[in-house]
Amino acid sequence: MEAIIELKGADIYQRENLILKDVSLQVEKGEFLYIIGKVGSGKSSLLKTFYVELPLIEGEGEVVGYKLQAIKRKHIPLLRRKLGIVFQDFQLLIDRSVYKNLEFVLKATGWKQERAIKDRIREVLEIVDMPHSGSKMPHQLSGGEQQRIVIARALLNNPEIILADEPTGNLDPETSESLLNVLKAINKEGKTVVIATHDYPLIRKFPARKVACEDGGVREVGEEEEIIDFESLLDDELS
Ligand SMILES: Nc1ncnc2c1ncn2[C@@H]1O[C@H](COP(=O)(O)OP(=O)(O)OP(=O)(O)O)[C@@H](O)[C@H]1O
Repeated sequence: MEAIIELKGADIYQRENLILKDVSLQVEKGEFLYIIGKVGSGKSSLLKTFYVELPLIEGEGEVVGYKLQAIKRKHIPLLRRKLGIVFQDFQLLIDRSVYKNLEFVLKATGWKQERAIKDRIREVLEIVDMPHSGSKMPHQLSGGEQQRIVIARALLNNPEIILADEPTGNLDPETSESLLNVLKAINKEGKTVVIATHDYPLIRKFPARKVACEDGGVREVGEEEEIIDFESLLDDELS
């Protein structure tokens, strides 16, 4: 097995605040991994370390072959090109069609041939099961459909890893489930998928390896371990 993400003894800071201490984590190529944990526990910070939005100051790390400690500035875009990043709030450009959104990214990343651009856009829209959406404007799509387009956009440059930060955060359970089916299918085709989420019902439905951010660290969650969503228990209590 080959690690595609590796941290060893990493300390993760937001400014001067230590968020996660002594993190050691290995993600193998082709794995499907959940990062779980309460609000503010450091899930996003961990993902940001992978795409060097947060610098790795203490410890060692390697992502898609790039060493994170002391990574050269000019290498950061090269590393990021191997990652497809998906956030909770669908950030499509609202002034242009789905096709134009995708074309914009391809052109910005050096694609020039119209034919190749057209073919690639058709391919990624098929992968996310939205083959006829090219001419639609973002506001003509539901939240779940927009999120599929965001995933299509993340796939454009054939990244090795999909990193998703609360991708279902704004979606209802049924739409979330269909989005997870898309991510699972992408994983089945060989891409590594890492999802930060506290959508525990969804995790139960689509079981996979889990690591938890808690008490300022990251730990492996046992397969049989019951994950208890204290936040929603509290919500139930209050409602
Ligand atoms: N830009 C920042 N500057 C300083 N502190 C920050 C910054 N961003 C996040 N933090 C702090 O870092 C801690 C971890 O935040 P992070 O966003 O990684 O958590 P999270 O588990 O992803 O939470 P959520 O589920 O709300 O997204 C929090 O205490 C937060 O207040």
